Amino acid sequence: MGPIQERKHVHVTCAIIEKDDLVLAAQRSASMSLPLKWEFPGGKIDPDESCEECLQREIMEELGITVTISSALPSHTHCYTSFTVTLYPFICTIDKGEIVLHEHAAITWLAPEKLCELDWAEADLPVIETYLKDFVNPLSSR
Ligand SMILES: Nc1nc2c([nH]c(=O)n2[C@@H]2O[C@H](COP(=O)(O)OP(=O)(O)OP(=O)(O)O)[C@@H](O)[C@H]2O)c(=O)[nH]1
Repeated sequence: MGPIQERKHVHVTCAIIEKDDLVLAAQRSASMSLPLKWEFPGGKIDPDESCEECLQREIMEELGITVTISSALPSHTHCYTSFTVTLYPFICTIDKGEIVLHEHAAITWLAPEKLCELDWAEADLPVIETYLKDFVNPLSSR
């Protein structure tokens, strides 16, 4: 018998980018894992890199912009069938640059309450729920 395979667990930062009361969603390309699913742009944290450094690096690589981080959402772990992901989401605004898509198939700007109409990567659903409940409509649940 071979050694027990450890399940792959990736740690990923992602940016909830806000502009004029809208939020940016990005569609994964057909050739990526989770093809054509919608996500918040971002990616895997490199060794020796902070979440914030990772976010800026990934957002520059994917969209060609820098962002200003305004708050952090709680991290969220999700088990897909073939791997586990922990998402570290940050609410951001655009700091500098014009968006150019280097990896994604498409982006769209949506009102927060319309986010749930897209076909999201499953790990993002609880993140969107927390964002809507605690950051967009914090008073409505009191
Ligand atoms: N950036 C980002 N990744 C997400 C989100 N939700 C989610 O499940 N993921 C998963 O987290 C991983 C992010 O890694 P990445 O963007 O650096 O990797 P990748 O797709 O180029 O590489 P991969 O093909 O090895 O998965 C992917 O497996 C992606 O499917 C999200 O909202 N944003």
